[in-house]
Amino acid sequence: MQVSVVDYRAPDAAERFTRSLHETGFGVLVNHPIPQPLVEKIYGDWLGFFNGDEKTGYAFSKETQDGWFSTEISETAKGFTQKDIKEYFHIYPWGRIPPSLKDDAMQYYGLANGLAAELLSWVEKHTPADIAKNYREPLSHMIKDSSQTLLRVLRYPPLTGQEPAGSLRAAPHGDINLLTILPAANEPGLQVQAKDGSWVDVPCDFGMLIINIGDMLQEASQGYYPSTIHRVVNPTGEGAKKSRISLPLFLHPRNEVVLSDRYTAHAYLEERLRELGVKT
Ligand SMILES: O=C(O)CCC(=O)C(=O)O
Ligand SMILES: [Fe+2]
Repeated sequence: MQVSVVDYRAPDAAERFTRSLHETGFGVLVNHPIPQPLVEKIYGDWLGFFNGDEKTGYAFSKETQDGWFSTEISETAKGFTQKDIKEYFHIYPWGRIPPSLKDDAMQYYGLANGLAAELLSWVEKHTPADIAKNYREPLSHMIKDSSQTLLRVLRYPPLTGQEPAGSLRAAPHGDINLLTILPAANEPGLQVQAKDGSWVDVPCDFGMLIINIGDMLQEASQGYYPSTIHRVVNPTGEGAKKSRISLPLFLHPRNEVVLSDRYTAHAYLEERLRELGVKT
């Protein structure tokens, strides 16, 4: 299994990129329009936020799902019993956020959301007609005026050696949403699962942008675009002393969007959040 690295500005970028998404659930872009200095500034500022005390004033709301999720209440991946070794903050345009971090985060949210919409239109255009005829509305429509798209700032703390045996920074999981856009993190560790069960490193040179299919798009495309299982492994040696910061944007449809005969987007999300243990 090979996740392709595609030049966003190449004439055949859409074709090559969507082929990688179809074959592996993942694609990696270089020469993309997300400014790396903005990403690096956000990584640095949020590392300071996670290292400080201000976060305790932003404890997440079970109802609205915005705010800070501590390592104690962090997700337990579907089918697993141990919590991930991570803390994170959920940013929505309507949600709570420390004022000093807001401008950069919202600038990034706007840029990443715009690029995600363009990439979703590539996906739509390159869906075979017999699959596309079952989309209940054009994919690009599904995200119009959505208030559900979510920017997550993740911090994986340095390892202490006291972690429960077998626990991971992020246990194997599929994302819930349509598409995820993820700038390469400041440290390695992201892996995808190949069809034979083996784990493959995702190309992650600093500056690359990683995109993957989520379960909702897998559902809407009847599996043509697969939501591939991925995980973040624990570092060893010097890497274990460092925090890892990452910044996925989860592109979500409007609540009332019908994904398939089985699910609306809202029903799907509620079911999955309960399984993750972050909603009752
Ligand atoms: O931190 C990463 O590189 C991946 C994070 C991830 O897969 C997630 O939060 O869903
Ligand atoms: Fe993920």
